[in-house]
Amino acid sequence: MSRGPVASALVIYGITGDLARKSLLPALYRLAERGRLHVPVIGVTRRSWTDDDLRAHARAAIGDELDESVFDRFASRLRIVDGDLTDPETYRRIRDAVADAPFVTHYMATPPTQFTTIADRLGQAGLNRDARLVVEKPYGHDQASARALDDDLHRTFADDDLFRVDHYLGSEAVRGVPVARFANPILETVMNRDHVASIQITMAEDFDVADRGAFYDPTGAVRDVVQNHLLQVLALLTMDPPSCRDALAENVAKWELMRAVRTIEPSDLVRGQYDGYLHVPGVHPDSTTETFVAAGIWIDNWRWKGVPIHLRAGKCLPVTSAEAVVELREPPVSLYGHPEPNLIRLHLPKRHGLALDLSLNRAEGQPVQAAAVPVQVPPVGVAEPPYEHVLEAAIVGDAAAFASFPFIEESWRVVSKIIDLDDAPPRYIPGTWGPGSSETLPGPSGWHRIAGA
Ligand SMILES: NC(=O)C1=CN([C@@H]2O[C@H](COP(=O)(O)OP(=O)(O)OC[C@H]3O[C@@H](n4cnc5c(N)ncnc54)[C@H](OP(=O)(O)O)[C@@H]3O)[C@@H](O)[C@H]2O)C=CC1
Ligand SMILES: O=C1O[C@H](COP(=O)(O)O)[C@@H](O)[C@H](O)[C@H]1O
Repeated sequence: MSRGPVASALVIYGITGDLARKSLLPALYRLAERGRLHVPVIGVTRRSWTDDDLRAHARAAIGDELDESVFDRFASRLRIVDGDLTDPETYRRIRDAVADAPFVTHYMATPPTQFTTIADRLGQAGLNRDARLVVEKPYGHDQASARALDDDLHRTFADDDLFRVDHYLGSEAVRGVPVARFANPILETVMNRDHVASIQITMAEDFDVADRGAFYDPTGAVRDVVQNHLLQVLALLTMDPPSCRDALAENVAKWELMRAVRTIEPSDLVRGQYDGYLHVPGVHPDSTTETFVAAGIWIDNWRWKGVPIHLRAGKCLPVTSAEAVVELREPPVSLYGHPEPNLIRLHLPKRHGLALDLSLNRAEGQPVQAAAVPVQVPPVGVAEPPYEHVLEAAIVGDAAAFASFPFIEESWRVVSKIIDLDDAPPRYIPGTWGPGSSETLPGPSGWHRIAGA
């Protein structure tokens, strides 16, 4: 595995924000619980907080699961640096706070409007030396802005020191997709156009936009989860085997795959907006933002040419569940009736593991008759929440847990024709699978039922 230098301090910009409260602080606590947090964690805020304010904030963020002795250990690592992110003086204080650290990880969990400013100020303070910069999503809002952001950040950080977060890549289930494929010839030998009839990938959430209206409305489902999380899953599921086991090889394999993905046409798309979305605080009253999207995708390469692939994602759907379903072709001759298709189901983040729908003899007596039987392959052990892996990888320098810029650039190209549509999407009732027109997008038999639905 390729590793960069291990950091001896972690600085988090945006420590008072929603992401830090919901994901970063709880994940850091759990790392401390398992004895895997060995660095000081320095939060930056302009709220005039003390170290104790940060510790109280962290305690509230961790919630009821907290063990006092673990928390004491964790809290002793927390420090605050006060100051506005635009003010050079703030970075002098950060420099003092990390003076003893030979290598530092800077983690930007702020609104993206601050990313370039922070990187530039780090450079002016010399804090870009012996350091890496971790950048939260979204990485741009289209291909041009992603390129501009990348150019901006490269003014102060070399590419090896720029880690672009896609927390799906921190998920054990998602990281398990290439393992399931390339460690099991029984699966990998059928993963091509000769054997696969279709692929469907669903990321369903049964909750609404909640208090994130101001973020979500200029974003929408395609930018929020398709351009990043779902295209990463698609790439891991369909790429050729990497030439070796390191971040560069896997990134090259995913990038090659993404280059073969056709730009999605609006005619291959169904958008939807849940009833009630327009009343969410922060959402424009005439918003045409999609909260649901289903899209047809084609990969024009040797392995996948002609195999229909469909993705869908949305808020206010019937379940919270994510799954990739690979449907195999029918046997060439139907000796035992017309069995249900064989399915390979890869459960994603919230329920990792693998299931196969096989056709076995279920008839009582004669004649023998094939019928679909689900075969569950449960996950080994308990999955860590993705941000534990993201943060640990950010500290120890494991680039494999992050998105490469060439992949991001291609993925923005893939969605480029479907991100700025201003026609009003059809409404759907919360708790349903989006607008009715999405049901037959994959064809007359529709979408496979996914786990949990
Ligand atoms: N929230 C989520 O669920 C997810 C968020 N993300 C990404 O994480 C990042 C952060 O999102 P989120 O936490 O929701 O954002 P919030 O708006 O909740 O928090 C932003 C933080 O940035 C800080 N900040 C902004 N401007 C300044 C400034 N001039 N000086 C100092 N601090 C500043 C604020 O600190 P203060 O006011 O204390 O100074 C605040 O803590 C974004 O890139 C987002 O896309 C990614 C996945 C999920
Ligand atoms: O990046 C995002 O991801 C979450 C879903 O990730 P999960 O790990 O919580 O399943 C999604 O809800 C959010 O809208 C999006 O910004």
